[in-house]
Amino acid sequence: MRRSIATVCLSGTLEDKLAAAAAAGFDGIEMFENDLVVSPHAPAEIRRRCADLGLSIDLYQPFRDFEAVPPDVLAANLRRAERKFDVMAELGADMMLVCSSVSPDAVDDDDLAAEQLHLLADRAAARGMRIAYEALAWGRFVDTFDHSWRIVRRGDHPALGLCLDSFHVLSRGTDTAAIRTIPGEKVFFLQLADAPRLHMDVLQWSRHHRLFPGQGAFDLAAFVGHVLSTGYAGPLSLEVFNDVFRQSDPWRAAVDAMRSLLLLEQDRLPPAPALSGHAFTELEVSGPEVANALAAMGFCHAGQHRTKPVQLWRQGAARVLLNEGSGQVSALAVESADPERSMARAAALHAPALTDVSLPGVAAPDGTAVFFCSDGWLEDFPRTGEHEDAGAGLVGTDHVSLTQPFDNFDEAALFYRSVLGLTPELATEFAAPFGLVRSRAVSNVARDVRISLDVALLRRGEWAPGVPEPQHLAFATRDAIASAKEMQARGAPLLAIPDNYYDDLDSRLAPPPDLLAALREYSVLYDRDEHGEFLHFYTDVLGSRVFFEVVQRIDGYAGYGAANAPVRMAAHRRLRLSRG
Ligand SMILES: O=C(O)c1ccc(O)c(O)c1
Ligand SMILES: [Mg+2]
Repeated sequence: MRRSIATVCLSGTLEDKLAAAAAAGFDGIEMFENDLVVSPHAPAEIRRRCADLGLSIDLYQPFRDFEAVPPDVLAANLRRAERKFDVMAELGADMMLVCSSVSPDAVDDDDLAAEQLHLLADRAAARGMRIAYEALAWGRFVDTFDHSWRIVRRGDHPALGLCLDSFHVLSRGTDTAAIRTIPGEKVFFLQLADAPRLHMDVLQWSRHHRLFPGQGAFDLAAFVGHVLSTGYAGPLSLEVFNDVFRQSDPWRAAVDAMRSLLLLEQDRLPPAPALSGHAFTELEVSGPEVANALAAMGFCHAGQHRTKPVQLWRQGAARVLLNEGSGQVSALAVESADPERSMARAAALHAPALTDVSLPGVAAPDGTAVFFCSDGWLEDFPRTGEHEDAGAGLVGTDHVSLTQPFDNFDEAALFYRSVLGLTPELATEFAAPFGLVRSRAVSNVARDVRISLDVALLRRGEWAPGVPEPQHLAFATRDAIASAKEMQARGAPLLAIPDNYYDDLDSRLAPPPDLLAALREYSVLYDRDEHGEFLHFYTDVLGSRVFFEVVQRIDGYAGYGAANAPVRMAAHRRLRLSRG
């Protein structure tokens, strides 16, 4: 299907928006009136510019407060419409979006609305144009798609049809299956937006919090399925009002937008090959602090890269590469059943391929390299001969947790999910010492690849944000208390948890007294969900932003211990202060 994007989705001047939309591969745009009004270019020039870029102008919008008004207002509205038809003729746009009225002049009279829209459609038809009527979720009298459909049916004009906007429909929670009964030739236009589930005024929700499909909580696939079942053959067009996107680099936002449509039409994407675990995670470190910590956690420096100054540390199936650098997670690598096909899918999703690297990989929006490995990669790391002892019980990597810059969170979540073929888990929010944090994880079906993304709910403040965008690597153990005990004995820099936490834990979850005593003694945290239990502990922050976690999942505990994250953050902060 053709893919379009409303100019309101993107930041910048109209020239910026058009160039960015074209560069990302869109076929058309919805011309948002304000973007035209502020432009120094005549509509005919814009038409040529769009043609040069290979963009059609699929919709002119929005035309507001037209229908169900007294005769004098109607006359003025028709005059206004004719002026807009003039502009559309110059632009080469043949469809006008009319939003359901919010005007105090309007009256609650469907017959009158239908009659006046019929009149408008007649004027449009005389100029070879059409009217797409859209129910705004906050329309004064018409605020549901079925109500707009009743009026369009009653208006009964071949140049009058519906604009269906997923936000207005899905935000109301109406039964969307009824869309299937609308004849396809009456669905003139389809606008797509996702959004998080928020309980707030619907206009504010729509104007500030829309997201690209796949970034929010709406079931866009089902919605689009209903609309396509009518026979609708127009474009899939994104209309996303979002405070962050409105000030983001439009070229980057347009790629994010395109990726959302590609994922929505995923039947046409190369399928994601099965993943089977984290192959390794690479850290850039300066100095011996991280290596010393890994040794004390029971890891062994087992291999050394043939040509590069990269060390392989391992314990069980937990593998960490250490490289020289600035103290961050530089790469995560997953085992793919077919790395070449993983790369083909990534390319189809506009993920930038990495060059100058020995493994197939792409760059994620946060700059992390993502590699697709098959069995052979370990051959690049001849054994050092260092003795691998019994270790401290770590068996593998549970998850990689990457705090995202505020402006990239939704983009990053969509990237990791779509490129790796992972499924998003429920988002959680918690109150942390330096502000509210939102956390969202993506994982594969087998749950042996998990990536957890965190973000501050507001742009991070300037003051003492404990750690700059912290990142951590969580290893799996089958016995967290035993692992903690062993690591403590080996002198690992484990994070001490205050007594207050254990007193509160006792009151909330009442773990058996001997378990509580052991948790307290070894600074192990505890959580429980409807599936099972979770025991986990942390190291100190090593360098500027990276630390390790050890987790034990019992009986399919599905979360990440978010309730305990604020305790960890405060403890990290305390340590940093004490070190000065
Ligand atoms: O927020 C608005 O006013 C607005 C305008 C046009 C649309 O298509 C829409 O969905 C919302
Ligand atoms: Mg809309």
